[in-house]
Amino acid sequence: MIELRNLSKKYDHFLAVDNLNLTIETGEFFGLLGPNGAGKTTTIGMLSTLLLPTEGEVLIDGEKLNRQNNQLKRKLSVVTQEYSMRQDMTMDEVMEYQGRLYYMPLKKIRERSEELLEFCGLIDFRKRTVRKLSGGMKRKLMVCRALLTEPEILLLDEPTAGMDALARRQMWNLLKQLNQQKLTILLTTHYMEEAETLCDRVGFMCDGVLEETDAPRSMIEMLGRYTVDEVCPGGMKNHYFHRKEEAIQFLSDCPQETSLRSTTLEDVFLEKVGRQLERK
Ligand SMILES: Nc1ncnc2c1ncn2[C@@H]1O[C@H](COP(=O)(O)OP(=O)(O)OP(=O)(O)O)[C@@H](O)[C@H]1O
Repeated sequence: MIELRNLSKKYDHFLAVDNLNLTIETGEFFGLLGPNGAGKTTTIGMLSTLLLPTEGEVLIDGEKLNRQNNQLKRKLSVVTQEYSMRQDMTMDEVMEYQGRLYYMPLKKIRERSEELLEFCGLIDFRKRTVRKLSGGMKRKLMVCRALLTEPEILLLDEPTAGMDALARRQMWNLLKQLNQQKLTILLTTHYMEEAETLCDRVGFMCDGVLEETDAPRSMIEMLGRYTVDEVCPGGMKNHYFHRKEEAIQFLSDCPQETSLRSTTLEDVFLEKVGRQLERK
């Protein structure tokens, strides 16, 4: 279990994360969503101990996380936004280098690397250098590398940023399978469909403040399962309904061009966070 208690981070006088309180249960898949600059990466940074909180604390299974507690730190692995691998190393070398950093026996490194590269569909490319990998392959390799030390918690900062639709789906499948094997996952993303598909629960973050957390389905139900998009002179207007009959009634009464569809997490996000940003 991950507990963030009154967690804040200031960069000089700028408050990037403001009194964050959040509990993520063991085995949960949690998505942290928010616009650019909301404080998501800073939060991941504090969880991975790359950044020190200005105030508050992180507890892992009830134990306080700090840079000195190596045993506790090993429960966590992070996949950062930036590709952080030597370009001239092959996949095998990247994995071996990581294992050696953690003093793993070579036999264990080889066995586990093979298993992970196979699992991620990378085994045929194991002798290829990082320089020659596609963006999607690099991200998958970073996931493999993060899993080498058998962490219980995986922190992923925008794992599918810049990926094409197919590579993204492959990554989703991979993350789903890992979560099914009881890995706790905290992910940040700008892709609402990704969060809706993968996450048990999501949290909306804006200006360093965690506004709301709930299951995507519950958030959608709260707003209304059915959306009517109305084409207005000034742009598109959305209307939300709990009952399909009400939506159809609205649709047939409306003189403008309209269409009916299911409400998505993106609608919820735009209603809650988008409105706040518009008011600024
Ligand atoms: N090292 C730093 N020094 C000063 N300000 C920083 C630093 N790192 C981040 N910030 C600021 O803190 C705020 C939060 O940044 P952060 O990277 O955590 O946001 P984010 O939600 O991950 O954004 P994005 O979705 O664009 O990655 C931003 O205003 C950013 O400019």
